[in-house]
Amino acid sequence: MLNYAEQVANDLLAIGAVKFSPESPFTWASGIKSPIYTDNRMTIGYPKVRQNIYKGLVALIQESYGDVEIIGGVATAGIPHAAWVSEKMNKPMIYVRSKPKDHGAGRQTEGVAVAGKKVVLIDDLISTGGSVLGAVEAIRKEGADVVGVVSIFSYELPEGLINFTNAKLTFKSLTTYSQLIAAAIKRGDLNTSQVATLQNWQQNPAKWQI
Ligand SMILES: O=P(O)(O)OC[C@H]1O[C@H](OP(=O)(O)OP(=O)(O)O)[C@H](O)[C@@H]1O
Ligand SMILES: O=C(O)c1cc(=O)[nH]c(=O)[nH]1
Repeated sequence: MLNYAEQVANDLLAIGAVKFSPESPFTWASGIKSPIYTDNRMTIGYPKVRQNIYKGLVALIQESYGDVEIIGGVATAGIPHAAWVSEKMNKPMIYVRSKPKDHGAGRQTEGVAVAGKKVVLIDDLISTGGSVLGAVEAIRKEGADVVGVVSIFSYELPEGLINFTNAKLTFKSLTTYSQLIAAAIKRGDLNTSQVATLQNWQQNPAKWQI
């Protein structure tokens, strides 16, 4: 039987969520230019795929952050997965906007009050960690005890690891860049030169050139 890491990596590849375009690189939320883009938003369109994801995320949370009291989604791509996980775990849910709403109640966090509660945040993916750590900062200001972060996918970038260390937080990901590349090679999706490009880029995204 496949484990979640292999299953989810294969699912992402099978639905076409992983795009490879070294000649015309993608620009990420952080400004990083990348030859690869993983569109986890597509997973919500595939019931079997999203079920594998929430089952895997629940298992990760129970294993690593078993005392969690509230499940949080990071806007926007983390929200649907947080909804399925919180439903499965029968826990309250919140979601965290990238900035406070500029009208209405002006809230950044929606759902229940987080003060004094143990919270796990879910983002769909971690690149630099900037988005989820922004959400961590926002709910810490509201008094949350953030016990950890989980994601569907992580690029395993050195910058992301440093940012989590600085935030004194751990994260667990269902699948990772190296597992995704291994699955793509196994499927015959990448040739040797494409694999080399992807490995070179990951070693130093800021300095990467085609
Ligand atoms: O680790 P980081 O460097 O922050 O990058 C990862 C973030 O980037 C993407 O969000 P995006 O800003 O594209 O917004 P969306 O979720 O609203 O689509 C993704 O969904 C993560 O939240
Ligand atoms: O860092 C990002 O912005 C990012 C990378 C990626 O592969 N996919 C995505 O949706 N966002």
